[in-house]
Amino acid sequence: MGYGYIGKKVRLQRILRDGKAVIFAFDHGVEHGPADFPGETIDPRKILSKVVDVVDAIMLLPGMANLTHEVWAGKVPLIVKVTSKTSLRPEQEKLLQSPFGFVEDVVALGAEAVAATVYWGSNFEDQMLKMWFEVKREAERYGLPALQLSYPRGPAIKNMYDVEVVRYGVRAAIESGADLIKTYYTGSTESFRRVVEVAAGVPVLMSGGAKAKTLLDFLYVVKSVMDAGAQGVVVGRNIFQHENPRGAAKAIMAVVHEGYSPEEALKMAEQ
Ligand SMILES: O=P(O)(O)OC[C@H]1O[C@](O)(COP(=O)(O)O)[C@@H](O)[C@@H]1O
Repeated sequence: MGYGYIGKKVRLQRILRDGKAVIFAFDHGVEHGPADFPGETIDPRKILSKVVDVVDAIMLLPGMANLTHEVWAGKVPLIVKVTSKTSLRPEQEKLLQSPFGFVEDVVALGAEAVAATVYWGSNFEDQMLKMWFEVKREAERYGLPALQLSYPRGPAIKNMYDVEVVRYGVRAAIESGADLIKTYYTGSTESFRRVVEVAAGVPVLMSGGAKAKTLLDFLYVVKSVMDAGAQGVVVGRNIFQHENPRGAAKAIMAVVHEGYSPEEALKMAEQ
């Protein structure tokens, strides 16, 4: 066995310090485009500088990691996503992600983990799996944990948030060697408990999703998945689209790490 196993453990420990993590996802510039960044949030350095000393890790695409390294380097663990796609694609090609960087770039950037998406159930599942295992093979060589965005989506999937569908995606994720899994909220603590259960101990993190009506609403969802045994959340829009991104990040950290109630945590955001 190579030394990679040790590297993975060391790096996972830097992300999940107390076994939990709030990861700030900021790869929307490609998946959704500039429309996701109202007002001053269009400035990536400004947004990142508000959260790098609050969250446990940030997830960026390689080019953005390079562009903003003065803001995050040495302050917060970095996760680099090496797959992506734009929403400019023709409808029938939207359930395919393409390579968006290489694992050696991830290592060169000093990252603690690599991330890649798999749309389980997509017409392009085959290509996405080939891409996943390319990434996984390199990640193992370099001792990098691999975060899988396990997103079940496809013509046979009526409701991608359905607990049976999300469970399937998480089970497939652990069978494909994911060291960390990010997946959708299934709407309740008891249903999400069944998602965590199927991960057989691989850390499950909930994907934030579109901005909730209020931060309090979102904090209830965070509390719900933590009560279900999740190891944390990966959040983008519910932090950077909030009028006080720093406060929103602090509130989410308080629920995930300190077990604050949503109401108590909300006060952190108002400070
Ligand atoms: O696939 P979707 O729902 O358009 O969202 C993709 C985005 O959601 C994420 O997975 C998580 O970010 P959000 O918390 O904003 O949903 C991002 O990494 C990604 O850019």
